[in-house]
Amino acid sequence: MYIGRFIVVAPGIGAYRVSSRSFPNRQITDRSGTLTVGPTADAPETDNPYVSYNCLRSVEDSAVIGNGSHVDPIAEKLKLGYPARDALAEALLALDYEKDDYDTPRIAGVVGSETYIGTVRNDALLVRSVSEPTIVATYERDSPDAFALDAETAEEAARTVYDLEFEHPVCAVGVTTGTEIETAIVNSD
Ligand SMILES: NC(=O)c1ncn([C@@H]2O[C@H](COP(=O)(O)O)[C@@H](O)[C@H]2O)c1NC=O
Repeated sequence: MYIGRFIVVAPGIGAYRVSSRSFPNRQITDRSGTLTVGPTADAPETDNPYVSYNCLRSVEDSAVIGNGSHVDPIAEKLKLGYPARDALAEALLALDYEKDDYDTPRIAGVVGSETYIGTVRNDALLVRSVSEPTIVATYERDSPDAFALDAETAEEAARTVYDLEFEHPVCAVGVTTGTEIETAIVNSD
């Protein structure tokens, strides 16, 4: 099954995987703690605005993960002191679903002192507090739903979501929060 990009978050841990049929030549790089999805050196050029973005940003004791440019305003709102629910709802609604051929939803999660997951689709804005591992994906599994995440470290979280059976894995990040924020990246070989 192909579910596109997806997030799994639980209190203290989260992961994001890029799966892609159309733009598989991508990787994640760590730029001083901000993790960025972008093209590999051999990727064909594209003017698609949705394939390069910060997919993880840390704000004090929290981390924001997501599938597009909304990660930045969510992080900025957390920095301003917004509750996670409000930061997600405002930024997702402001940017709305992607205006591409699929009306691709924006998905995001906040892990830290509060744990939340959210998505904005062409028919819904959903933002939920999370107390057990929860997934949301761009396609098929496009509403937050319980999903086991068998991982305790950032490395395990990234590897676990990368290795899940969903089709077309490209790259993944994992994050844990607590006394400090730990992140990990898995890129295709
Ligand atoms: N965030 C991403 O990494 C990302 N990659 C691709 N998209 C969008 O989703 C469309 C479908 O991509 P795909 O066939 O790879 O699932 C692309 O044309 C693009 O508009 C993305 N946008 C949202 O998920």
